[in-house]
Amino acid sequence: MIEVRELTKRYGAVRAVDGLSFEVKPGYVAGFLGPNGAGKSTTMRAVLGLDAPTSGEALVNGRRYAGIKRPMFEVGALLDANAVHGGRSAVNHLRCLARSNGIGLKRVVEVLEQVGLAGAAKRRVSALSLGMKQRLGVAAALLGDPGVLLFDEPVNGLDPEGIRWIRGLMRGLAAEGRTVLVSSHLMSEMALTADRIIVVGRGRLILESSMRDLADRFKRDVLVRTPDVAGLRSVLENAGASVSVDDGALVVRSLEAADIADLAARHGIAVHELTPRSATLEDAYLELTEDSVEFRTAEVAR
Ligand SMILES: Nc1ncnc2c1ncn2[C@@H]1O[C@H](COP(=O)(O)OP(=O)(O)OP(=O)(O)O)[C@@H](O)[C@H]1O
Repeated sequence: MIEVRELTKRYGAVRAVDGLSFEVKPGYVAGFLGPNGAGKSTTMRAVLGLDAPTSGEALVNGRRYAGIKRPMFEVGALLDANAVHGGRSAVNHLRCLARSNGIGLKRVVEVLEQVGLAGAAKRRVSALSLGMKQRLGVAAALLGDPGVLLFDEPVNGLDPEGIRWIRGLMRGLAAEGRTVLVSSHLMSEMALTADRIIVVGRGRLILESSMRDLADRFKRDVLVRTPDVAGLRSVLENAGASVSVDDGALVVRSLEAADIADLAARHGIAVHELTPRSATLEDAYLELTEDSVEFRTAEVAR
């Protein structure tokens, strides 16, 4: 389990994280979403004991990272796949990590196989593609078979096959009952991977929700144009729909377009337009984070 409580991290005048609180429990993939600079990496670094909080705390299984006796057995992380020393072979990199953490060498072979790198084990890290380096980073994170895993933007730079692999891996780890937190700035990616999302902007919590509740919250409506606005409105409301009027058109929720058409026909009311409208999760996310984007496209373009 991961608990972030009133976490604040200041770098000089910059509040990278600002009073952030959330929890991630075992058994599902939690997506950590926010625009660039929202504070996701800083939060993850605090959970991993790489950055000391200015105030508040970040706990793994109820303890600060520094208080965990054998951290590799409790928490694994993929932060920056390029940060690995390039001169060693993939297998030697993992062997060094295993040895210094009291992990048997048999486990190195297991994780290399698990991430599909067994065939490239002897290659030097510097000769690996980014996708392979990501796999090596995942292998290192899994080495101690930890129950808590953090992935910082794991799909960055991956090809579609690599993306699909990492998605499946994260879902599999959660299904095994592990705690999985994965950051991304792409809602479209999280929609395919995460069961719950934590959305941050400018270091603050914007929303914590299940993916399903979020989809419901931004559910579609149907735009209906009719010459008999009042008549159709009352028919639809009697059928249980919630109806508002926007620019002379009816905006109808909780009824499908086909049902609206049938009801109108049954009551002899003409319909001139019937347009189902959906807010995609991407739209929802953009709406949620509207005020917290550091650099807008328009500003950059100027
Ligand atoms: N070591 C540092 N020194 C100064 N400022 C920093 C440092 N690390 C992060 N920041 C600032 O803190 C803010 C949050 O950065 P952070 O990397 O945590 O965001 P993020 O959500 O992970 O963004 P990205 O998606 O771009 O990685 C940014 O404004 C960043 O410039």
